[in-house]
Amino acid sequence: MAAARAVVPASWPERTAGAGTVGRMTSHDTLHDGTAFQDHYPPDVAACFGCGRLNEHGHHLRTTWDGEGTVTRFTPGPEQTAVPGYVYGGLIASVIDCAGTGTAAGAAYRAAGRTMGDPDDHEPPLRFVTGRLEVDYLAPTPLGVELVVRGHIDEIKARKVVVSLEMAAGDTVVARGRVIAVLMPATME
Ligand SMILES: CCCCC/C=C\C/C=C\C/C=C\C/C=C\CCCC(=O)SCCNC(=O)CCNC(=O)[C@H](O)C(C)(C)COP(=O)(O)OP(=O)(O)OC[C@H]1O[C@@H](n2cnc3c(N)ncnc32)[C@H](O)[C@@H]1OP(=O)(O)O
Repeated sequence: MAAARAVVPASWPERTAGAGTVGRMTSHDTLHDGTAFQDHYPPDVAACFGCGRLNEHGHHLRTTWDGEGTVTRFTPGPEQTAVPGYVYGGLIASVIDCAGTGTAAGAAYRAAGRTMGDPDDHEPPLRFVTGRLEVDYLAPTPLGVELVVRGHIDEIKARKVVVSLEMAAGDTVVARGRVIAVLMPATME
């Protein structure tokens, strides 16, 4: 079997939390037109059940910059039930997963000084998969309430981005998560 490989652009310097560069806005990194990171995913990775815009059965999760971090909003439907009245935990994990990988993609583009969707950008796209997903369920999550997930970039390295996330339902923090997003190996293409 061919060894996994992924393209790391030379323009992507390694940056880690504490180096003073993580999360800094530059003139390149904002999506001013109201689009989300997932709106710019190439078609070959736009079928994700959680966040792929091309998956007609999926959740169509969308993540945008919100200051130095990101925000993802989702209101579960009544079918996403765990015990009556409360949200299924697997869905909560899914939302944190896609909010994390989306944040990773946004952070990687920002660190490379690139803008998602830039028609003049002919570098290879930076595509991430989930290497690790951690979720702490802190409080029962009520159905019928918008869930707001805020993402924070903890670390950016050559092949991975670490993102911590917090999900709130109204004023209640219902879950915290951490995603280790790794550049997608060529074997998954
Ligand atoms: C036109 C504009 C376009 C803009 C947008 C472009 C792209 C869009 C971006 C993203 C879109 C991509 C997909 C979106 C769709 C879905 C998102 C949802 C996510 C998923 O639903 S996706 C499915 C589930 N996912 C898998 O199916 C992965 C299966 N798996 C593997 O394919 C490998 O297992 C892999 C690749 C994970 C690792 O491969 P590997 O081991 O060869 O990686 P490698 O050695 O390079 O590690 C590098 C650094 O990651 C650390 N690391 C690696 N694995 C770790 C782990 N598990 N825990 C903790 N740390 C880990 C190492 O420790 C090292 O860290 P360090 O550098 O610090 O040493």
